[in-house]
Amino acid sequence: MSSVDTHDLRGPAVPAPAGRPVMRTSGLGFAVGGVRIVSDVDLDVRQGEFLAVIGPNGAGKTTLFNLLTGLYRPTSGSIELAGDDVTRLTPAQRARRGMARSFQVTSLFTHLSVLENVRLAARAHLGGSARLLGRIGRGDEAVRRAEEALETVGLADRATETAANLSHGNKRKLDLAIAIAGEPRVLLLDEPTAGMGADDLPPVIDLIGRIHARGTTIVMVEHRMDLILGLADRIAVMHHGSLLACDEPDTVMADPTVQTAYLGEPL
Ligand SMILES: Nc1ncnc2c1ncn2[C@@H]1O[C@H](COP(=O)(O)OP(=O)(O)OP(=O)(O)O)[C@@H](O)[C@H]1O
Repeated sequence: MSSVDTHDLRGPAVPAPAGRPVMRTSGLGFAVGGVRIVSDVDLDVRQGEFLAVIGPNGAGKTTLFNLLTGLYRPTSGSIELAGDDVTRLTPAQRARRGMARSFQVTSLFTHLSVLENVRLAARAHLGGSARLLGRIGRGDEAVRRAEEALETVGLADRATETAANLSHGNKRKLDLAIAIAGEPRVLLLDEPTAGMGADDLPPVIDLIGRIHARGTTIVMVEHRMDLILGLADRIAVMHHGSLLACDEPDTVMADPTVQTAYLGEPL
């Protein structure tokens, strides 16, 4: 635990973005038993950007992520998605409004084919019922989206395989394809490389970069600064539950308050 006092470190308010915010938090906070885990976070996510949320161990990154996706109910403040207040909405309701989160391999229909898994997600977002499988038609928009998503994640050649047969790594890719097939307003990723060996990191980082390059707005929580340099348009730094800085990577890296917050941690 760092002995640095958060209030000494907090810089000026995060400047309003020039682009249209796709997601915005105002005074967002979360407390448990009177202990504040996340305090007063004002964050704008711009259309099409890659925003990385970093911070040392215990900074509140995962808690912030859970607040954004709806797993936790904030004890103060609000969250907007495309201008609508979603603070009280469940994760499923937020998902329907275009907030996707990924690396939840458990949500796969393992008995269905890879393509069917993605097609159902695309169809659900297009307004069809995910329960009515129907026939796969060539002109079907859901199929088009599914195939494009599988192409993006590198699973196009596995489309007809049963999802259960995929390796764990490929199930993660399938899960990402499901997330992007719905063409989300924003894709939230919580430490997507956690638990991976060094050899597995470059392809995953490359894949996330490709998803961003196709126009998807991404918010990625990550402990390691080195993994997000080269990907992130802006970096938000959490420390002791507060937002310490939010700016372009060069500015954040040069910020002495950020350097101090990471004292003893690799930047
Ligand atoms: N439900 C909870 N009840 C009590 N304390 C909590 C709860 N959730 C998180 N905390 C504490 O709040 C702090 C922030 O936790 P959080 O997991 O959000 O940090 P983090 O930045 O994601 O850390 P890491 O990089 O280690 O995963 C930690 O000290 C954690 O122990």
